[in-house]
Amino acid sequence: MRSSWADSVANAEESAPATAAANGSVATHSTSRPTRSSYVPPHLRGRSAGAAVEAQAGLVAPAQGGPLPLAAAQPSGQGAAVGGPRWAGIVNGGGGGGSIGAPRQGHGGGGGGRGAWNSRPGGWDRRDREPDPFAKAEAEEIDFDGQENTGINFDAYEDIPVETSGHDVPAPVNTFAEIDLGDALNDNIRRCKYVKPTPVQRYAIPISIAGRDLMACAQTGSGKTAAFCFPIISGILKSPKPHQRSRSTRTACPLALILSPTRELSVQIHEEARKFAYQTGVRVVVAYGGAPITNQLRELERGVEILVATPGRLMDLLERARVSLQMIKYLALDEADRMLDMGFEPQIRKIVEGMDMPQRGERQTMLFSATFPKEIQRMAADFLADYIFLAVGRVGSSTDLIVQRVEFVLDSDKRSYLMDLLHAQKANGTHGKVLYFSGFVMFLSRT
Ligand SMILES: Nc1ncnc2c1ncn2[C@@H]1O[C@H](COP(=O)(O)OP(=O)(O)OP(=O)(O)O)[C@@H](O)[C@H]1O
Repeated sequence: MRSSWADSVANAEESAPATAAANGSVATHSTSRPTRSSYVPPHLRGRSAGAAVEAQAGLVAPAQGGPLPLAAAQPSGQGAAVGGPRWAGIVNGGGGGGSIGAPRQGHGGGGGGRGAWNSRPGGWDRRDREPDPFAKAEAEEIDFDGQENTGINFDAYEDIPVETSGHDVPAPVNTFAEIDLGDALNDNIRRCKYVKPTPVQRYAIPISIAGRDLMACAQTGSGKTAAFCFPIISGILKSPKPHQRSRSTRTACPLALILSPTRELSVQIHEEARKFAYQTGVRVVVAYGGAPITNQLRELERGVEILVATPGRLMDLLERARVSLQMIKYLALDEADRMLDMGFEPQIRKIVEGMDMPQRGERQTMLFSATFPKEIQRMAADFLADYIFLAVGRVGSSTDLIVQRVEFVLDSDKRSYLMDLLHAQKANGTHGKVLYFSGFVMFLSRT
């Protein structure tokens, strides 16, 4: 179960090392690799030998190196004064100026979007058979005092500084009502009990609704899922239903692709996205490795507008020609730095640049990452067009909430010194986390 962004803020002394550990570990990836080394998918046949061979190429790269300062990759020379390794907290600085741009071309019309998207050809209304994704939560929920239970500490909102760079940055919003997301999506936001957008949502949603590409640095649990799902669902609902251009009925042609590093994260995103898209007619399907592909193929055959996938399983589906990316209008990459840490860069590049996905500029791309190392900067430069950079929290070595003290102690005194610190801390009623290092003890405590 993920915790909210505000929980992380409130528990900053716990979240920093936890986040670092999560990001730093080279996780075992459960996604199965494509096994058809000699198979050339139909849509690649006839292309240059290089492209076809590349499509079959090995998919695992070594773990990526350390991060670089941000400034180098800022769009339009707008250097952000943040740099350094991992998220640890909060940035100074204000929000973006400017106004919300015009709606994305080709996405006009429509408010609620309940018309074109809630039924399939042949009269079968998807809503008839759609399981209620809220049912479990509603059954378990005991609302003692009638208050909204969002799990978010709204008091911490004002303490989360945000930086944006790029030109014509749409103004952030303070409420979901300020954005025209459509009735159906607004209903689901209410059912999710999201009262107020989180900082990343305040900025990212207007940026994406305006049709701009986005590079967002935000922590885990900051509400990224809604930040990229709301604009995608809203955009799909507002656009005319496209004519299916699949080569065969067995090839699924999603309109949006959300790439995520692991099966667990994909499942979580899928569950959230299903809630947001409930009864809109927008179907969300998930595909990940380490599980039988048959069920996933069946789900894809039933239709898909939003595909949530891990890179390995998606490559497999593409090579089998069971998915085509030719209709993709929205591409979101979640936890991109983690995907690179896990060696997915060749697969991601193949998916984004080497298959049939529309070019950057023709699709809308949102790249989310907790850190902004040079590999992510390169990816942003390659995948995004005229993008806006958004940083929620500070990329740096420590947060404003943490005091660092370094005490040099003899090896033989370390234990007793540490015990003294812990007792003193207990007596003072303060909370803290103690980190051991060779030769000295480092004591971190909250201010
Ligand atoms: N505006 C909001 N109001 C109330 N709760 C919210 C809001 N946005 C997100 N949440 C909840 O906060 C939790 C964390 O959000 P979410 O899962 O989107 O974070 P995330 O940044 O995507 O994390 P991860 O990196 O793990 O995917 C979820 O339980 C989500 O339902």
